[in-house]
Amino acid sequence: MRFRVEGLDQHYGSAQVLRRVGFEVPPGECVAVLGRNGAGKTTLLKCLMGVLPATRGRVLVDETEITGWSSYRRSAAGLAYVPQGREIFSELTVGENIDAAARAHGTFGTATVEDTIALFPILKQMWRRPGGALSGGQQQQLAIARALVTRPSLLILDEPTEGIQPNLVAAIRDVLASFKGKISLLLVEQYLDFALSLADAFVVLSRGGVIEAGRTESSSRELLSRHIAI
Ligand SMILES: Nc1ncnc2c1ncn2[C@@H]1O[C@H](COP(=O)(O)OP(=O)(O)OP(=O)(O)O)[C@@H](O)[C@H]1O
Repeated sequence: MRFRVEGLDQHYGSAQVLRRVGFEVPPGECVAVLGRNGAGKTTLLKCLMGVLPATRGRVLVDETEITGWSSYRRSAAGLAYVPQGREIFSELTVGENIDAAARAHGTFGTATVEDTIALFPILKQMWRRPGGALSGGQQQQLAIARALVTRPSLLILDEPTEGIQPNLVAAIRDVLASFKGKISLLLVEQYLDFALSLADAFVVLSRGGVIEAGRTESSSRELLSRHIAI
């Protein structure tokens, strides 16, 4: 899937939060969206997923414009979203969280679900526990697994390392790295080393606008860290 954003604006009331944001995620690549707190990163992802309407601009999947589509329709078209804070169903068990996503996308009982669970052994162990009983890092793994069982073409993640212990950060990184070249990844991340270890390209947002963009291999870590310093 080639994912493209063109001239996206978003307002909260009279406050403009996104300004002419544009970038592309080529098939199988990982693009990191970097920026300070309040730069507009979460708002951007919500617009891309159809959780918030954009006030101007276009979102395209291959050559199909999806700007006005509902979240449900975007999800059916291959977009999956791991929101900040995970938003798992805390009253449902781990298994029920996974099964609900798989049933909604026609993958229930398929190898996709088996293969996904195999990536996160802890989820198998915790299968009958309520989602709310998991640690933050385990919930993050559940949220990623729940997105992956939908068999997405583009996985959108909002700060997957936030508040997570280092060994689980490494485990999550390895899982995401194993999907490179297979599905596209759009990653909002404040943890620069994590982002750079996965991203082929980056976009830096400041006050809702793109102030820097490029290929990761031809950019300096120092320049990027200056942009995302809090
Ligand atoms: N529901 C809302 N109503 C009004 N303003 C909002 C709302 N949500 C966010 N904002 C404002 O929009 C701007 C962008 O917020 P956003 O959460 O998208 O930034 P962010 O880059 O994701 O920051 P963080 O890293 O802190 O999550 C901020 O100034 C924020 O205060």
